[in-house]
Amino acid sequence: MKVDGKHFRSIWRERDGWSVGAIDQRRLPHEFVIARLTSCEDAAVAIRDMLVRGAPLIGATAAYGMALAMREDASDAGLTRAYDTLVVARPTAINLKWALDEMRRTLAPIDPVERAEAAYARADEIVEQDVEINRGIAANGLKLIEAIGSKKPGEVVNVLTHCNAGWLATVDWGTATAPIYLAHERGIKVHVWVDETRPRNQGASLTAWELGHHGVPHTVIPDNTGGHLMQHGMVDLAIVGTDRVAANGDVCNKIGTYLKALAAHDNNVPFYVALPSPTIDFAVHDGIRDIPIEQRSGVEVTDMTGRTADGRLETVRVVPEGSPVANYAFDVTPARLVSGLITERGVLKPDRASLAAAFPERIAAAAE
Ligand SMILES: CSC[C@@H](O)[C@@H](O)C(=O)COP(=O)(O)O
Repeated sequence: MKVDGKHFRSIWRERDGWSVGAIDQRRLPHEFVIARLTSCEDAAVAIRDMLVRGAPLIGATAAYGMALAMREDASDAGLTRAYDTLVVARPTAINLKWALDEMRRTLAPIDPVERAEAAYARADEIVEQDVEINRGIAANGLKLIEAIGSKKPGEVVNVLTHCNAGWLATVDWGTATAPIYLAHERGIKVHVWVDETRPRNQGASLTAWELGHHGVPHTVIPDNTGGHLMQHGMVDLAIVGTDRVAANGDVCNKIGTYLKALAAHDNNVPFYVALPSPTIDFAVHDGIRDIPIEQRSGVEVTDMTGRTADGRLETVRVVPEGSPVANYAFDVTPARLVSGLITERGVLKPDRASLAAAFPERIAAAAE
C-alpha cells in the first residue's frame, strides 16, 4: 500500500539479496524508519520488541529469521537453535509457529549446504503467499461491503475496526483492511471507525496512519465509543483481524475485541473476522480455555509517548506511581458472537465443520 504516494510492503529482502528490510512500527506515526535485520537474533528481537507485529507479519519475519540463521549455521543443530529462538518470541499469534514449521519441513530433509538458499526461497514464497491470500480476503470481504452499499445507495458504508489488521500487520493489503482498500479502489464510499486500541494504540498510531496515507476516509475513536455508535446506527459492520482462530471458530484478537463483539451482537451489527488460513489452529479446540494470552509490560499501560506541541517526542506517565496495572494483550471472542470468517477461500461460518471443509489440508498438517 502507499506511503507518501510510493508503494511499500512491511517487509522485504534488501538489494544485497540476504539482509531483510522492515518498517520499524515502534516509531510510527511520528517517524518513518526502515530497520535492517541481519541475523536470526535480530528477527527474534524485532518480533519480541514489536518493531514488527501483527500475526501474518510475525510469521513472515520468523521465516526470514530462519533464512538469516541458515547463512550462519545450516547444521541440524543450527536449524533447531533458530527454530527454538524464534518460536518463543511472542506467544499468541499462531502464524509464528506455522511459518517456522513450514521452514523446518522444507529445510530438515535437505543437505545443509543447500539450506540457506532453500530457506530464502521458502521465506520469499511465504511472503508472496501472504499477499495473494490477502487479495482473496479482499475479494471475498468486498461482497459484504457491496451488499450493504446496495441497500443504501449513494450513502457511506461505515466499518468499525479494532487494533491494526492492516497492511502493516501483514506483508501488504492487511486482512481486516483488505476489503476496505478494495472497496475504496472500486469507488465505493467507505468510512472507517478506528478504535484507538489502548494500551499500545495500534489503531490510533498505525491503522489511522496507513488509511490516511492511502486516502481512505476514517475517524479515530476512543476504545469505549463503538457501542454508542452502534446504538445510533452509525456502524454498518465491524471487521477485525485475529491472531489465532480455534478449530471451533473462537477468535483471539487484540484486547477489547470481545467487548466490541458483544456490543455488535446487542445491536444487530454484523461482526466479521478476516483471517488468512495460517491463522487457524486446528490443534486448539476451545479458544477461551486453550489459546495462550500474552501479558505484556505494565509500562505500556502506565506510560504514553507522543509529540509535544513544539515537535519533541516525549513519554509521560498517566497512572499514579504505585498503582498496580494489568496488561493482557489479547482476548477471545466466542464463535457464537462472530457473523462470519472472511478467508481466502470464502466467507465461512465460525465452526469446525466449515473450517475443516474449506481447509482440509490444514487438518492433515495439524495431525502430523
Ligand atoms: C492481520 S493482523 C491480526 C492481528 O494480529 C491484529 O489484529 C492484532 O491483534 C495485532 O496485535 P499486535 O500485538 O499489535 O501484534
